[in-house]
Amino acid sequence: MSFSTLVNDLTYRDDPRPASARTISTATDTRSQISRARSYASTAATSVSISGDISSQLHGGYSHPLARSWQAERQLTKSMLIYPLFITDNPDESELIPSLPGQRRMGLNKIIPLLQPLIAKGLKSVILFGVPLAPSAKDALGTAADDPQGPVIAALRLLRRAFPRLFLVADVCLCEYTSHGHCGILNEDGTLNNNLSVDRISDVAMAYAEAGAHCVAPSDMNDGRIRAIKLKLIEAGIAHRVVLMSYSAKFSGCLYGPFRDAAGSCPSFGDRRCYQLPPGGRGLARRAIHRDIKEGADIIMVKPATQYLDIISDAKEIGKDMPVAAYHVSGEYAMIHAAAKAGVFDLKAMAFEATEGILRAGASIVVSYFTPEFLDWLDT
Ligand SMILES: NCc1[nH]cc(CCC(=O)O)c1CC(=O)O
Ligand SMILES: [Zn+2]
Ligand SMILES: [Zn+2]
Repeated sequence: MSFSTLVNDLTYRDDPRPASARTISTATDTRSQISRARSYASTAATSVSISGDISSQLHGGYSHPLARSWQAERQLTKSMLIYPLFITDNPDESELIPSLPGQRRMGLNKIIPLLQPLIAKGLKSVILFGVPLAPSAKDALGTAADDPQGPVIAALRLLRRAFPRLFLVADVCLCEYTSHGHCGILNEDGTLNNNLSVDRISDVAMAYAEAGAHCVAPSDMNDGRIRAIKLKLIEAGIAHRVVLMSYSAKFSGCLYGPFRDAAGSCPSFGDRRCYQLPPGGRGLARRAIHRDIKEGADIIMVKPATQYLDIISDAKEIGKDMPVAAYHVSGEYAMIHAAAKAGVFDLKAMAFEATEGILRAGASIVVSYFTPEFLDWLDT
């Protein structure tokens, strides 16, 4: 490789700015810079003595793209990705979600045509969220969550038949189905009734597992739900074929906004700060992770991802014998899209940088709205 192709490499190939923001120097510019550098080199004394300490020399180890890829403990692969799908109860619906660029709310009849090409490109797993559009579908108990005719159960049955090898995760929560939009059943004072909620959530998880989910993922945050779900799975004799993925460390904050738009699951009063974790609560997250492992979780999830890389790293340390998942959530995805659109950086470069950071922190599973793009990007 000549000096000038090396310079070209450094200048252009890894430039994370969008093409519009790059000032591409002309060949003459580059040539004159190189010749000035050469004449400087001929006069300057070398600063490295061959017999001295040479541990200062790192660049050689990652000068080639392949050698750069070897620096990472975990490389992003297609099998690490889980793609979120929003399934409505109107079978022919296919509506773009304005705050989640490129993502859709879909009815049953639209799922297969959407997934077919993605599976051909190597999609391995999806996570399903139900979005009941009919106002009559919501009540205080979230009855529609396990309606056998409801969107999630119908989609699980359909997908098991259509794509037998696709790994199906069902998010388990009540907020999409409750009239008040909270993630459980409420007491009269508006607080969560933990016992009733755990009982209801574990029934919903069972209904999804029986409808064909390979994995159930409770995102409600009620205390003790992992144990309750595990016990019901054991009792029903299906614990051996269902993965229990706990949203153990799920923090409250403003990064779920686009998701709540998409799923229509915004609380009608109050917020989720009494059941989702406070952003500063690292110790609390560690306790929740320890607890969920003891209660029978098979996979620990951290959510959101980029703002909580220390928690991902804690989860990997605490659960060193189990897979750690991270949810790169709707707000993180929307921020990257907005910044790329404003010319701050290139979308693809940022999507990789964020995801590689999540893997470096300790995750080996990433729930990502970028999944369809990664299926293309990982091929090139
Ligand atoms: N319990 C519902 C749920 N399940 C997954 C997400 C967030 C996903 C995202 O923002 O992409 C939420 C939102 C919330 O808790 O308000
Ligand atoms: Zn949920
Ligand atoms: Zn919820």
